[in-house]
Amino acid sequence: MERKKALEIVKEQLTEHRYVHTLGVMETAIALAERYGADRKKAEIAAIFHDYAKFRPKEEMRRIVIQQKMDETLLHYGTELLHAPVGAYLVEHEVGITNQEILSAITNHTTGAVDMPLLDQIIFLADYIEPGRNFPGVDEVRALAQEDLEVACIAALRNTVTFLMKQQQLIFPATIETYNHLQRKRKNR
Ligand SMILES: Nc1ncnc2c1ncn2[C@@H]1O[C@H](COP(=O)(O)OP(=O)(O)O)[C@@H](O)[C@H]1O
Repeated sequence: MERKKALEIVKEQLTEHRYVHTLGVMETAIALAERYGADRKKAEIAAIFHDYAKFRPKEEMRRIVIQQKMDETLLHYGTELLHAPVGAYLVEHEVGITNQEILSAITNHTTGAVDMPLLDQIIFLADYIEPGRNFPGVDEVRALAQEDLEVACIAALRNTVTFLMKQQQLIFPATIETYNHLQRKRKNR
């Protein structure tokens, strides 16, 4: 799909602020794809659609998780996580994107997942470091992203878990499992 067409489709689903974030994720994901040898076009399309379901009604998202037999434990960690896997489902069924690598990257962009392929890591990280993000620690992760994709993902996962802990929020375990997995891989390098 052409970039212009994809952006037109997603713009209708998002607020202006979220659309600007999406453009930042797109630029960042393309740069990371070039840096780490991933498919530029798949990175572009996955980034454009990563937040497709962000503003869908919570009830619709819950219903899709149940009807499509997605991991129902997601429902016990608040509604913020649902837009990622539900987004992948809607992008497939409403927009007609069937590429599994793109759909996987959209599915895993918020929580991460153990054994994330290259494209998943790129979208996960691009969402975290795009130019519009300005939370504490993001510059360190931006610098790491130039050097080592997995080390940068580890830092982003660590920051997210630390942030959620400080806020006394629930933590969906896949994020910690992803952190452990990448950290173990790194130590064994
Ligand atoms: N493992 C987790 N458990 C619970 N909440 C999480 C987890 N991982 C990320 N979040 C939260 O989900 C929210 C959405 O994050 P994210 O998908 O990165 O943003 P966006 O989709 O808006 O670009 C954030 O508030 C983040 O802290």
